[in-house]
Amino acid sequence: MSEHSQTHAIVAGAGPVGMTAALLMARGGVRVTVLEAGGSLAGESRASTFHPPSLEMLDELGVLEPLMERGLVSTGFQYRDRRTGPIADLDLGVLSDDTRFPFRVQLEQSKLTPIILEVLEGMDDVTVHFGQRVVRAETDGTTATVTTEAGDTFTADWVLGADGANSQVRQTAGFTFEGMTYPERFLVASTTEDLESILPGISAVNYVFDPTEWLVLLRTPEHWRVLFPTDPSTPDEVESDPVRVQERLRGVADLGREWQVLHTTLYRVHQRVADTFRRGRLLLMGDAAHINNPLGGMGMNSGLHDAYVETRALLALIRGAGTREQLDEACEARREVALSYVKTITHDNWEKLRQDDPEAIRAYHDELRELAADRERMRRHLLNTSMINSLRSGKVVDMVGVQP
Ligand SMILES: O=C(O)CCc1cccc(O)c1
Repeated sequence: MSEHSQTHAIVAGAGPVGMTAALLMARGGVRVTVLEAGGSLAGESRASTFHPPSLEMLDELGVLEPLMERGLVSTGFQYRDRRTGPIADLDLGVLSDDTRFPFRVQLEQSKLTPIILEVLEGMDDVTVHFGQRVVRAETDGTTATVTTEAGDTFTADWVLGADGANSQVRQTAGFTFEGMTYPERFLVASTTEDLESILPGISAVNYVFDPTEWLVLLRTPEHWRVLFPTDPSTPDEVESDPVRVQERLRGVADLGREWQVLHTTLYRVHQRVADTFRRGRLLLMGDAAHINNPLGGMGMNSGLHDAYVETRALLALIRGAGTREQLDEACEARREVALSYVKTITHDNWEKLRQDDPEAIRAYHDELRELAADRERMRRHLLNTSMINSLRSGKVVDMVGVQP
């Protein structure tokens, strides 16, 4: 065995970020132990969009084909006004010189993890343990150790904390997680109704502006999702009440009958970023390192990019081809993306969706129409919304209305 193949990394969390990191490390010749709290891979899925850079990374890992077979290719998206209808359709095809994948793939994140698990199961030196919730992580300079709820202890050269927003790796190892919580919770209703026939001309992804009740309408291969903001002063039970959900859906389109609703999810939304993504031999990535609002579909995607960038720097260090300083630079670059790019764009999306100043609304709609009519301006906008710029530079944010 070569020296680097003896290196051992623990990955806490078998979500899309942890599984991607595990595959990258294993492909790099590292022995990998994945510890997942659940008894199996998580079935529930918040994220449902794969942006072009994520598709490139998953292609490099050899897992894109099965993902594309299950997913829905969306070549553009639409901005709409709740009251007046379509404002602008943006065409991701303008990115054809920037990426091999000038489109989004609409697919629940829970469809990616079984694809990667199947690959990991066929690899030597990879072990995936389910029912092993990491509750403590520590590092002493030469090793990193985690303890699980079951009382087991695992020691390795490195621990990659991909254990989600409530990360115990982050919380027990002294990282901070500063930021803010939005006043309203987000309500997502998944429906089997065919929104394309209800609202002809809509895209697979639609951002619908309204000062009081903005929306996101999003198609996945199996159903549509309708995202609403909720009144901050109303209890959860009221917002989740099926009668109330029907009332809100009726406001989107009155079908003259009840909407077919599969399920609803109500959740709090935050913007938080850890103070550092590396402490000793502990690395943070994905929701364990940063959380943001879902408007723009950047959460899971930026987590996949963390996994890619951080593990490349770590593998270089393990092989003697990179330094700790370069690993720190990689982690800091990802932190900068979380702060200056993902947070900026997703927060701006929230502000634009709920804008209530008629003059600002008019000006923004005009800007979007001009953007849609000018392919070079549209390309510059889409380089940001598709997260291509986030990997070119953490500081490039050149969206309509967002100052660099
Ligand atoms: O902007 C996107 O592509 C995703 C928006 C979104 C919001 C809430 C739930 C969800 O599944 C997607």
